[in-house]
Amino acid sequence: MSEERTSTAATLRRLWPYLKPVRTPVVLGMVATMLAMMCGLGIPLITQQIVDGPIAGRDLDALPLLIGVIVLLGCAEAALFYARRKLIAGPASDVEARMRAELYHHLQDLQVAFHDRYQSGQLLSRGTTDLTQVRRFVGFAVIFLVVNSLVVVVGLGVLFWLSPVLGLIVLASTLPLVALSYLFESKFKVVARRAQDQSGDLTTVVEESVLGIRVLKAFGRGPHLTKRFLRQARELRDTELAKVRIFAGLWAVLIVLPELGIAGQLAFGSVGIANGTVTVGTLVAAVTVSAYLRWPIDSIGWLLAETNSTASALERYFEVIDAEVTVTSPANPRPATTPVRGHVRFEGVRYRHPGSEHEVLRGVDLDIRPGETVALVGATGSGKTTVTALVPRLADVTGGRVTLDGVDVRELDLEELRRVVGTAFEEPILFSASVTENVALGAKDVSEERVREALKVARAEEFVDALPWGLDTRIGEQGLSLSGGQRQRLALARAVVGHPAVLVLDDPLSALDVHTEAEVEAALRRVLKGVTALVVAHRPSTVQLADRVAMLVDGKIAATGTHTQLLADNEDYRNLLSTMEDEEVAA
Ligand SMILES: Nc1ncnc2c1ncn2[C@@H]1O[C@H](COP(=O)(O)OP(=O)(O)OP(=O)(O)O)[C@@H](O)[C@H]1O
Repeated sequence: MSEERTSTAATLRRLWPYLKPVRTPVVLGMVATMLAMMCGLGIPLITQQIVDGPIAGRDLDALPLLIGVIVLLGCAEAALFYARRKLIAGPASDVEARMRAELYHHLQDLQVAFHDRYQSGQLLSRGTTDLTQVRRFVGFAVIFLVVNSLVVVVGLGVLFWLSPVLGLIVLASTLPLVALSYLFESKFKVVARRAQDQSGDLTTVVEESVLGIRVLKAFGRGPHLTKRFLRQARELRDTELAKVRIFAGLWAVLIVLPELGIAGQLAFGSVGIANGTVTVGTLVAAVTVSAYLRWPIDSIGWLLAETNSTASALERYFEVIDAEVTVTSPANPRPATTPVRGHVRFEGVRYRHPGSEHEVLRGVDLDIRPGETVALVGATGSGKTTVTALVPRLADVTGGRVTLDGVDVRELDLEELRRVVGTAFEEPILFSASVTENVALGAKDVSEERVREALKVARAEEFVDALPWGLDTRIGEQGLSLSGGQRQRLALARAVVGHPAVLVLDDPLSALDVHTEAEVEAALRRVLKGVTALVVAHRPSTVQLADRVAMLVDGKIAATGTHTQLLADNEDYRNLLSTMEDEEVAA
């Protein structure tokens, strides 16, 4: 239990660097809240003066002044609470925005292998729900946790000053709460974390079903996924109910103890009045102070729950922030040759996915000469995509090296490397943006002319011009839907827009129909002439584009040669090609 406690405190402490820049308004907000609560606490003391003075003595001369003080205290209390909101709202949102920005930047820096491991819904909920929880904590919970604890201490002090016996009664009814809160915190923390994780899982299901709506509809699997969604939603509901049950237990005690305290005060106070040891004003003031302390005492359980939920939210946030970026630019990068010749070599390259026992690549040797196009073929799952990922360092080799003009790609500046190497993936991803923005993603600061030129190369200019707003047409999610071939051509335009010296393409023809394929193929031939290219080939037509073919078998390059040579000499190649042809026909 103590370990959990330390970890809650330690996690919350990590919030400090984000709070530091806004500490002044936060502290001022805390002071304003404290003063507001003190004003409220002052009112029962004036009530005591009124009961024991003007009321008991039936002399109303002092009444206007005392009533005036009560009105003043009430107004000051309201003004100070207003000031708290004004002071805190901005800084709390600032903390949330800064943390969200840091998370986004870090997610951009993290290697693809990290993203493979995390469900996108989990990352989404960390960047949204969890950080909203942090904002609520900074703007409200942390302030009232400090202020209300102080108010309880001051209130108890006032009660002792009014009457030690009455003070003792309230203290006795408050102390068990401390022990109870201690127990509550450790129980609640576990359930709070579970609820946040389940909420992330649920976000993933919603996200995946929206993105995969076509597949679900086509296969009639909507009801199946709905069942899964409902099961997970029920699990989350059960966890939320478990939270409520734990909280309800604490809440019941929080309600009953102060009531018992007030009952005790009334009993002992009435006896005191009869004995003449307590005045009526003192009893009225003590009961009013105790009633005033109800919210600070009651709120402590809820505030502890908020604190625990925040600690869990922070824990989830820091899990991502603490993930190490392993693919980074070297401290002292070596300059690339100018101009880049584009000589790419794989030297004994090995690769194992993080956390996997199995080595996908087990000593790949491949020399791609400047200006040459090499098609990479191999069975499904043989590691072709993995080979291409190693050139722009979407992943780093786990053995051997990949060189560009004789320099290990890991020794080059990462940004420069990715400028030199253009990439297009088998699945052409488009973003919710205009055609220009989507293509311009391929390089920094490209002009509209360059975008047009790239579209021309990818034979996409014609269909883009026919779009309702031409280059400005919004495409991607929530935009105009494009055909597979059109998307593939835009992805190609994106790959070539920066005039890269090396192109790495994961079968750009796989989504194209025969007519479009011929068009893109012709365009590709032109593009490939000036550059070094490694093209994964899933179909024989892609192979025809290459000067040479390399065959990947069992994590190694088993054979290289021209398509004609391999077709004549290599039986495995012939078999592979006929499988590719069969798959193409089946597709
Ligand atoms: N994140 C991962 N963790 C563990 N193994 C992985 C991961 N990603 C891919 N693999 C495995 O690595 C192997 C190589 O995958 P890769 O996508 O490179 O093959 P490929 O030859 O491009 O396949 P295809 O022709 O079907 O596109 C496969 O067996 C795959 O299951």
